[in-house]
Amino acid sequence: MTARPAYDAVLLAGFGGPESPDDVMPFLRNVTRGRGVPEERLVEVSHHYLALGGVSPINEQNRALRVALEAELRRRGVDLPVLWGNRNWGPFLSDVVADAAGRGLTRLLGLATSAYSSYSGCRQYREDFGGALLAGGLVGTVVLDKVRPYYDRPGFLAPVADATVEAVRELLGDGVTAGEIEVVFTTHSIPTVMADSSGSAELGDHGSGGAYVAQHLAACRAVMDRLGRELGTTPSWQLAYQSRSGPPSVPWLEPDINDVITGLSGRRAVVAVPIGFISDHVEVVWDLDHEARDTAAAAGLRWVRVRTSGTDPRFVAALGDLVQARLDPAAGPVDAGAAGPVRPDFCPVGCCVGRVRRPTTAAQDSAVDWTDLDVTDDQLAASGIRGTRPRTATAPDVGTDGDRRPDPAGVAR
Ligand SMILES: CC1=C(CCC(=O)O)c2cc3nc(cc4[nH]c(cc5[nH]c(cc1n2)c(C)c5CCC(=O)O)c(CCC(=O)O)c4C)C(CCC(=O)O)=C3C
Ligand SMILES: [Fe+2]
Repeated sequence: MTARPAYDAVLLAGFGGPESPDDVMPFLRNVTRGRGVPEERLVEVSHHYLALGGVSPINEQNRALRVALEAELRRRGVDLPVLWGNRNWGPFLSDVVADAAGRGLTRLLGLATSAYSSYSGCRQYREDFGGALLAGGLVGTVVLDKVRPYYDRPGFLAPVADATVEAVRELLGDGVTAGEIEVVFTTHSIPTVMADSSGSAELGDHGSGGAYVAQHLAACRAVMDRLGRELGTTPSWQLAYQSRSGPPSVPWLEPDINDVITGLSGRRAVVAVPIGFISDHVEVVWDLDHEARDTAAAAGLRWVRVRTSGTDPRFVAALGDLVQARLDPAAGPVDAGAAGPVRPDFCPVGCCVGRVRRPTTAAQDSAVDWTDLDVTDDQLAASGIRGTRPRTATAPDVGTDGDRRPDPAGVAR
């Protein structure tokens, strides 16, 4: 007899993007609601979307990932549907979760299309999960957990590493020497305050750059190690940032990739590696393939932009591994992989907390965030929302693998 699996469905949680020119401004307002982004920035970014026809490729990419992951799970004998919903554009997470609940799919394993820890890349997805439960009146009915940040998975890094090796090999073949190549890894800039508080104080993440920068550097090193092994030579490399937003008075992570390109000397080629993203969406095709490429051309540099993991079978398999590990806790957590420490399945207390505490799911302290809401202890317990009502902190439950499990006795006390 097989036990009932812990989840009824996987919920692929995307960023969302416009599907037509008329969607562009409403989409941008959704993304930036309450985030203090100046109107001029929205107008500027709307031009990027409109130049690409007003359609972001991100939805098509996530549809493809959904299909690939569902097929991968089925190949492994895991017959879970993979649902897809977005944070900022339809299909909205709240509608997808309500619809799933209506079909009896009440235990959902969320999987964000973001590999790293930060408010924008992890907690905001959990907040939107919480918001979906609240909007649908589903607190107490629906469980909505989340797969941990997966930046360390060899299956995420291998497609990027291979494409980087290929790019460098081609340049070497064209007579460019390793010393004339700069490998520039790039990711989304975020406010330095957001970076410094990314991850968890308990896990020792906080401080300069936080888990966000540390995880990116670990991922870059894994790629560069592979490059060194494959080619026997390592060009110099650095981590740069792109797509800065917000008012100029607020410090964001630097250096910007365009400044890096302009400041290079003694180089003939730039290999840009968008390590911070999982698909070739607008931030990649506009900010890199247009803006940074033009900067490189103006600086007289050859420019190669490496592809993201997308639906590479190794990446899809890595996501399948993460889902399977959650279905079968006896199998234990997936090993630490190529880079950095394993993140816990349930985010630690205060993980990546933003300016405002909003209800979340999938964390040790998720229920704390629900305290002021009209939700009973019984409803919280039935939700399986991990965490406790405020109470004196007890010693964290740390397993030997460093993976903190929720304390079942502490739920909704
Ligand atoms: C860390 C991070 C990721 C990676 C993690 C993840 O993937 O989630 C990411 C991804 C993405 N960001 C995207 C688009 C946008 N991001 C914006 C604004 C912002 N991003 C931020 C951070 C991140 N963003 C931040 C701190 C802001 C400022 C406002 C705020 O504090 O929240 C804005 C508003 C305009 C502007 O200000 O640029 C847009 C349009 C798209 C969709 C692309 C497409 O449509 O194909 C994707 C995948
Ligand atoms: Fe963004």
